Amino acid sequence: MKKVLSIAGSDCSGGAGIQADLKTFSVHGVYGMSVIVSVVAENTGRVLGIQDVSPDMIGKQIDAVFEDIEVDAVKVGMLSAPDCMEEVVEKLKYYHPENIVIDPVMYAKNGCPLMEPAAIKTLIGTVIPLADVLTPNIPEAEKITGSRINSVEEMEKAARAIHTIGCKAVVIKGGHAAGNALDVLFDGKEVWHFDTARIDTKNTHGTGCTFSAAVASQLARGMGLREAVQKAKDYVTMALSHSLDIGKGCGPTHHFWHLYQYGLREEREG
Ligand SMILES: Nc1ncnc2c1ncn2[C@@H]1O[C@H](COP(=O)(O)OP(=O)(O)OP(=O)(O)O)[C@@H](O)[C@H]1O
Ligand SMILES: Cc1ncc(CO)c(N)n1
Repeated sequence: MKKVLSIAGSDCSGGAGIQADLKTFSVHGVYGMSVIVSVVAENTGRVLGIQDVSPDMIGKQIDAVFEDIEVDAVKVGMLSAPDCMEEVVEKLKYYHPENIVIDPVMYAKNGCPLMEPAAIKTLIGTVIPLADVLTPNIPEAEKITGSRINSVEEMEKAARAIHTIGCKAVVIKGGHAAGNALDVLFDGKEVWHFDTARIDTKNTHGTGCTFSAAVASQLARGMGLREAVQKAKDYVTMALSHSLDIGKGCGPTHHFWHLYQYGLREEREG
């Protein structure tokens, strides 16, 4: 069985972060593991508090996994502060696993910040160059490039600009744009589009985590990059089209392992 590690924050309400990653890994038939970088007291509507795990303890969790278990892919999510980032980077350079997917999480869906603004320098200087695939949403890509994104052409331009920072591939997710939900992949050579109709729902908590965890799972299973992104897009579309009206704010994506396995996407379950 392929083994995939999530290094990310914990969402106690279960919709995003480590919890979304582990649900996604299970559906993809890979063995999921987790290193908790921050404990986030959050729900579908707001963030009540963030407590970072100490860099020493982050490092020990990563050592505990890698000294014992072969890792086929790593998904990195929320890293709130420069010292957390530096610890994760040092360990990933030491163990240099294959298939590193980095989701440069900056805000929750409700707009609450999950990364200290001053950490952007460390993110760009040390974290991004480690990524085999970087998956920013539009506001994150704007922060990284310092330029506004108002069109698909500007998404393509931003993907090329972010690639020059040193990551091998970039997917800019279009969940925050108007119109279709169109994601743009730049693999260092060519630009590819992944387009679906926009699903009309407020229940979009955890879509980005779900997407990047699905990409990591597919890469671990040996899929090529373009196909892995297409399959992850199919998966998040399905998880969103069945998203749950749980909580008072943006409800979470739903992980239907049996529907995915058998391809019965039209079937609904309460
Ligand atoms: N309303 C929607 N309908 C269809 N697809 C969507 C919708 N919203 C987002 N997506 C898709 O979900 C994936 C995640 O995109 P998004 O831009 O929402 O990420 P994100 O902002 O990082 O998510 P989050 O912060 O909630 O984890 C992308 O593939 C995007 O196209
Ligand atoms: C812990 C965590 N990671 C990522 C996100 C982004 O959705 C979130 N809301 N919470």
